[in-house]
Amino acid sequence: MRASRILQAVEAHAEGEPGRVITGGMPLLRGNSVFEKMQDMAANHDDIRLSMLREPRGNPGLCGNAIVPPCHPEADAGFIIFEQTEYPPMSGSNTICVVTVLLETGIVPMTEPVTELVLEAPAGLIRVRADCRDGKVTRVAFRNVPAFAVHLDAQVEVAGLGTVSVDVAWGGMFFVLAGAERLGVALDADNGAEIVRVSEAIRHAAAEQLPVVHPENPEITGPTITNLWGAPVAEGTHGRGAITISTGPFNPERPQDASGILDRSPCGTGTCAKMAVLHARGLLGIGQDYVNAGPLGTTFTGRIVEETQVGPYKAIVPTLSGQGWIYGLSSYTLDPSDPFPAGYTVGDMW
Ligand SMILES: O=C(O)[C@H]1NCC[C@@H]1O
Repeated sequence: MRASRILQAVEAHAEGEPGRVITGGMPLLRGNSVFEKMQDMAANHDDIRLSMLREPRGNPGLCGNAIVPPCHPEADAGFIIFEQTEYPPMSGSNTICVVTVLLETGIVPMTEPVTELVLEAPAGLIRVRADCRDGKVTRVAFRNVPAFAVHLDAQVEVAGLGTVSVDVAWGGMFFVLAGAERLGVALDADNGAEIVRVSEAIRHAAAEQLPVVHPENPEITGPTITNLWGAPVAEGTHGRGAITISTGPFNPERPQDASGILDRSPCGTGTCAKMAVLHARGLLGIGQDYVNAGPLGTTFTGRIVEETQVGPYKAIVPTLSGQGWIYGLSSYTLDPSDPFPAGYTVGDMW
């Protein structure tokens, strides 16, 4: 065997959403913050993201994370999140996978019954409280970056759908949100293909007609991801959502070919964006739990702990909690003669 690269990874999922965590073998990344290290990875080592997420080492449903040394003096670890078409500044399911891996593999020491740690995500510092029992992380709760709504009930013209009323909000990523019932789209997991087609058309239209920029970091733009939400169906929940993650470019000439994948979890950043919209409409207050269900029926619990301001926007500080599970340990090699060092995609499943 020959290997010009060997990456060690711990395979984990958070409430169903897979988040591969690279724990060893990353090149040294340059930067004075994890955001800058993320930019260095995007500019100079994007082949690592592509090779981890695409075939033959990955699949369309996979997200990834690279553990990196933090730059902020308060942080215990840094992590760069990478997904099929972007490097999200923050991610709920990935944070839960990273915390589970850091503590269950001993990279950060675990203290039972509660371990507190600080992570540096590209979006900023994330304070984490992990419940731990018998060496297992049984719940991860974190204080997210402030979430805010930028547009409420904005109208976009969407190819094939006509005028659609949407909200645009930041919850660590910029989401375009739309009510599934008004669109006549069933939010069931087995309707995933239709959810993806409709969501990708809405995302494309919103990115063109309602472009947004984070007031504190002009390099963060959107919307890049879609949240089709619906009324709760399970007891003890307050809402449900189907989040579509793009897996390729959208061609408005051929909307039927849109490629994307449903977040298998209720999406942490999508839940926080939804909470920001509800709060802006006066429908969710400080201290109230918001239990959001995803396509598998699993839940994340959000709660608004504070109100704040981000640039011109009224914002909330949300906490989010859920659980992660490790399901494998892997080493990924790259033979220098491999014709596909960045992996590949084929149109039958991408
Ligand atoms: O939970 C989240 O926030 C994420 N899950 C995959 C897509 C988002 O990054």
